[in-house]
Amino acid sequence: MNKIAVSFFWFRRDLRLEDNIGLFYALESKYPVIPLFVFDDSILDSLPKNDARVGFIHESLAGINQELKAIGSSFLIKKGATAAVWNSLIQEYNIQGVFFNKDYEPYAMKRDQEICELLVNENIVPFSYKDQVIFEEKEITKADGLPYTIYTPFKNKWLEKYNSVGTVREYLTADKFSSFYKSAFAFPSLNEIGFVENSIKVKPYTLDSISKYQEIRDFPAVDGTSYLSPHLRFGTISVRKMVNWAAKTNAVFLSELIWREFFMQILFNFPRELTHNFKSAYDGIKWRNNEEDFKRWCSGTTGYPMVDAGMRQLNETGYMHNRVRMVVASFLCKHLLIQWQWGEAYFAEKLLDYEMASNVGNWQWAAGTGCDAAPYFRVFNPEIQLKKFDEKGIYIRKWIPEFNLGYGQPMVEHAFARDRAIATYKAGILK
Ligand SMILES: Cc1cc2nc3c(=O)[nH]c(=O)nc-3n(C[C@H](O)[C@H](O)[C@H](O)COP(=O)(O)OP(=O)(O)OC[C@H]3O[C@@H](n4cnc5c(N)ncnc54)[C@H](O)[C@@H]3O)c2cc1C
Repeated sequence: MNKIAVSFFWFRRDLRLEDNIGLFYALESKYPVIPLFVFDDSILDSLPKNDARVGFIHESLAGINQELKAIGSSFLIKKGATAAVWNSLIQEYNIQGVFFNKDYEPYAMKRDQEICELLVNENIVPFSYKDQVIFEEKEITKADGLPYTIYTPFKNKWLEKYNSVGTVREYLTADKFSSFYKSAFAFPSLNEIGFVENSIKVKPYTLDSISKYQEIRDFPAVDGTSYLSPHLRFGTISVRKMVNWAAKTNAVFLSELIWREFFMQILFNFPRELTHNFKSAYDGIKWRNNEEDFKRWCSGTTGYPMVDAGMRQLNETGYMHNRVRMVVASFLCKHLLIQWQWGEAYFAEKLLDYEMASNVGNWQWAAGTGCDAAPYFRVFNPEIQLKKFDEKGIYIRKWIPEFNLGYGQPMVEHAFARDRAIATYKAGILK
């Protein structure tokens, strides 16, 4: 039997049809394009059955599928071990090319290398593209070619390079949709993938307040940020579009998008930081790692309203305001002397916008162990943070309904914890 000659576009962290580079080039290839998504067992097996991020992926794919159906095409959704899925697709189709956008996380890079080898062995050409970032891997380096480990010079070089281009090109695909393969593949329900709905949902992003971003972004009671993070994480919005918009609109907001790329190139160039202190001089710190203390932190019952409100916001919504993330992370590492990896893992489990590079980078920043980190002797005072950023207690009352009735005793006194943290860090930092 003659197999149909097709190309594949393999969606992963780029769940959109619009301004998607790999998809653009797939649609330009001369073969009909099958849009594919694989629910990868080796990722899904470790997640709870009601993981809200899987729900978001499913919902985003369903939205794209509607668009595809309107043009006589449909998503091919598979579930299983990625290599097994590709082996069976190779049997079924005459594959002329496989297009995808690069992913820079260690697991994804290893998986992609294995799949590329598998394809090449079958004489199928894989085509990969930079889509998730403006500048990737080693595109922004110091004069000696080494990666930057300090944010400000990285940002300056990033801006210099971006400004030399003007705006980055956006890859419009709409006029190429006739190149999608005509099909009516069955679209599985969430249950058929082995998951169930969660009441926690990703919010739509908003750019309404960005003109005042620098004035309001630090106040957790105000809706002053964009809520872009899960959309950038799963690619439901194009980073090129956002950066081009931010460059014309607000420099402070743009610099936050550059932080994202800074941490991505750090993880790419220094993958050891995923599990180890970036600064190995900090390896001698004697963490207390008290499990009961950790439980109180996780459940938002430390007695510090700002910490508790933040943890409850996270547990109830899968989101926490950035200012509060900084406070709870500092509290865990410094007040409680629990190593950053515990907090990082808890955030990874709960955050809708969990993104490995940003999470590890920011946790190491808070712990003081990171490449361009908060100094070890800077210990946020959660009470002062509350006075500065939630003076009227609007945020804390939202997440701690019992707050008015008189709030519990702090689990550890601030001045004591601060002195203990500084002494422990000092003793542990190898000279
Ligand atoms: C301990 C800790 C852990 C974090 N973990 C994550 C994570 O897993 N995933 C994640 O996307 N962000 C993480 N952040 C960064 C930041 O808190 C979130 O990106 C931000 O709160 C998301 O809300 P927003 O989209 O409304 O942000 P906005 O203020 O509107 O910022 C716009 C975008 O800029 C980027 N950005 C902003 N701040 C940072 C930052 N400090 N580092 C990297 N990128 C940034 C994000 O892509 C964000 O969506 C973490 C911060 C801390 C302190």
